[in-house]
Amino acid sequence: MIVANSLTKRYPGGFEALSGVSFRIGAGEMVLITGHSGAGKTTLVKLIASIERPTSGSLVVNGQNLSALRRSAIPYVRRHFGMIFQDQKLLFDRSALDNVMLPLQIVGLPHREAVRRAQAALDKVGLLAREKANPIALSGGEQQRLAIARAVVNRPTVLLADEPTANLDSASAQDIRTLFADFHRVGVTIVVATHDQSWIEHCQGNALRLDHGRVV
Ligand SMILES: Nc1ncnc2c1ncn2[C@@H]1O[C@H](COP(=O)(O)OP(=O)(O)OP(=O)(O)O)[C@@H](O)[C@H]1O
Repeated sequence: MIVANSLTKRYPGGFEALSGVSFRIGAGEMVLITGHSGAGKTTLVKLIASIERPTSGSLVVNGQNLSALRRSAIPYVRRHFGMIFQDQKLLFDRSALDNVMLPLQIVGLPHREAVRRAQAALDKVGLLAREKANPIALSGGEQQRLAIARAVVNRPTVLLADEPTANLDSASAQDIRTLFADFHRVGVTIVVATHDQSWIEHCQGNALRLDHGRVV
């Protein structure tokens, strides 16, 4: 469950990217954050991911108030999140499998179990046959699917994504939308910032539209 109350984010320099934003996203819901360029979509996803901190207001995720969290507690909270950002930060000097194993190594999973889980995640996104490939050898859509495998390999309760279908052809974008629908079906809470019109038209009302930093 994600509950925001009067959430405001002012960046250094004074620009207010979000103003008094309130909403409630239930556990297992899938919500698209929509709105014009500069509306505050990325900022909102970054606040939920604890990458940025709110200037005021409260943001409670899975019962924890992120605005009151000590900085040292943030990495532990983030372990419950899977994150897919525009700049995917894939490691181009490692194989696809190594990229997906990384989050599991950080939490200290034994090597053999990490390989098994990472291969299962690659299989889920249709990339198991490419496990040894370097990400540079993958297409844009495949790189995005690799980023999704890495985001879900820790079995997060919340999946956050910023424009995951941007810069993809329509078939690759559809693959990504289908993957998110699959994760939604198994109970993952999903929050996606997107401009993708076909996604917005088919999301059956679960959209949170921002306009100049306010919910409309
Ligand atoms: N680090 C920052 N410092 C100052 N201003 C920022 C910063 N990050 C974002 N902004 C400003 O906050 C506003 C909202 O930005 P944000 O990236 O959240 O919008 P967006 O809806 O995701 O836009 P887009 O669809 O173009 O990605 C913009 O006017 C942007 O210039």
